[in-house]
Amino acid sequence: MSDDPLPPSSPTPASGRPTARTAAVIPAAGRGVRLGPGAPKALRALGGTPMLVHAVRAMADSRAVSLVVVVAPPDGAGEVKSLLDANAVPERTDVLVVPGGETRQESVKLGLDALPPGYDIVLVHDAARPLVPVDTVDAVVEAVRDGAPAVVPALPLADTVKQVEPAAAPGAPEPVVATPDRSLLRAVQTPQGFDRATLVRAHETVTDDVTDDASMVEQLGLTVVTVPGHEEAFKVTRPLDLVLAEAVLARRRLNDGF
Ligand SMILES: Nc1ccn([C@@H]2O[C@H](COP(=O)(O)OP(=O)(O)OP(=O)(O)O)[C@@H](O)[C@H]2O)c(=O)n1
Ligand SMILES: C[C@](O)(CO)[C@H](O)COP(=O)(O)O
Repeated sequence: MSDDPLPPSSPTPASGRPTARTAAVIPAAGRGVRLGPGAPKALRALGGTPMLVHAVRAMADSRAVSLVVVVAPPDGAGEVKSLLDANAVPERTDVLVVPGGETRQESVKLGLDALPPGYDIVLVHDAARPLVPVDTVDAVVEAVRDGAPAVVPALPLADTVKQVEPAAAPGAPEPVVATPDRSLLRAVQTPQGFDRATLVRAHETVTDDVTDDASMVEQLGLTVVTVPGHEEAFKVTRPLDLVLAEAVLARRRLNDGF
């Protein structure tokens, strides 16, 4: 929990200014092909606890978030419900589970469709980013509360990036065509935060394949803004990421004294 947490989503804040209620949608329906064979990625253990449970707790740790909608593997919603019943999340947070779709985009849309009325801010957070710190979550919510229609946590790039001509055959050399100015590029993470009406409109309007929700809002012609991301919000994608995630968790547990 942050030292100076955001006030809970509530219609009666001390300031008198209505505070929009915030829900988080967690797409968790992916298979995790790049992680290698095994259970769906969100259900794989990290420090003995499924990655999805870490991700749900990461959202629920923010006092701003009062509902979490988990988008489960299409045939695994029952299993995910039981899993979440058996693993504590703070009582002030409600949890809903719905089945997901074939793509991340479809899964997010199914999560959005299941959102009850009364939540005006929506976070979309990958189950595959189980270790995002609460301060990052709070910074995203705060920027949306301050009026941004779409907010992404972002980090500068450590590597030089090349644009290439795609290889003629797998493994063949790829001609480099450009070296973009790295200082203008950012790697973006989740949770991405949205004014709900904007995110719903984006999902109803944009039909291109995209890799994140903010790019759908960009396609509506609206401005997406960044807040500082966090190294520990990295996405568990390949086997080495799991090794790093275990190390980060072990360090946290050592620091917390258990
Ligand atoms: N049909 C899908 C595909 C992905 N996701 C979710 O989107 C997030 C980001 O996706 P990624 O890390 O690419 O996960 P996978 O699609 O599972 O990975 P891979 O491409 O290696 O199979 C994950 O939390 C994943 O569960 C989803 O809800 N529904
Ligand atoms: C949403 C995301 O995590 C932002 O970095 C990313 O775009 C997901 O991409 P993936 O292709 O599903 O790994």
